[in-house]
Amino acid sequence: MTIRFIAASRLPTPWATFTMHGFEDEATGKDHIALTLGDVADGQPVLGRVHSECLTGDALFSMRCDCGYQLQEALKRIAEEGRGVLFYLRQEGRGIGLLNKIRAYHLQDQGADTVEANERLGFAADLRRYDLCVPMLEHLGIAALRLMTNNPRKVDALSQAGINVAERVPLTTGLNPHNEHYLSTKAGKLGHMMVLGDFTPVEETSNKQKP
Ligand SMILES: Nc1nc2c(ncn2[C@@H]2O[C@H](COP(=O)(O)OP(=O)(O)OP(=O)(O)O)[C@@H](O)[C@H]2O)c(=O)[nH]1
Ligand SMILES: [Zn+2]
Repeated sequence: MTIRFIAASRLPTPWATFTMHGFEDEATGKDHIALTLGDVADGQPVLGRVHSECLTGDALFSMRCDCGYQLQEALKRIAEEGRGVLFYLRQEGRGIGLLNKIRAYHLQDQGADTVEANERLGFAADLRRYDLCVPMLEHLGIAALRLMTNNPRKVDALSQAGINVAERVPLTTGLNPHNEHYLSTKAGKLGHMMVLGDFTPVEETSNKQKP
């Protein structure tokens, strides 16, 4: 594994002031980040989120997916607990990259679902790797995670990479008219452990005319 710690700093957010740890993946040239709060190296399982980059959802307020909502909710829950970790992994578009994700969105605009769109572009449905968390967890001294996710394949992949996932904590937030079909496809085809009835819906503010 070629993940190298580079530097750490404070990161004030609306929910808490986290410590931001920056890592470099020498093999891919990607930068990854871990935000921590409290003492995460005390040996007790740590409330955690392993979040894959979604520029559109995390930074541009996209309602096509649930990523931005999950990111905010995870940070809020860690802040409420006073202790936790969020990994922000630069594997945009389930690993196909931003521009291919836009190509996939174009196909979805024409009726494909999120899995079919990836496949039509010649990609598997999900190309992400989670073993890159191992050196970051070791660096931070984290022994075990209480992982906020609905994705059982993420739990399996982390466990297979040798990470102790002590518990899965559901993270069902962000349901809206633009991502309802996407979330159904995740549950139906990608195996996410969630039903739409469990979700906290979000209100649209100024986009009511254009579903
Ligand atoms: N290729 C592709 N990637 C997408 C699409 N929508 C979101 N993503 C990416 O999917 C990743 C998030 O995956 P999700 O399946 O929502 O979440 P997860 O992390 O696997 O599961 P949770 O832990 O339950 O959130 C991010 O990298 C997004 O950029 C899409 O339609 N196509
Ligand atoms: Zn997203």
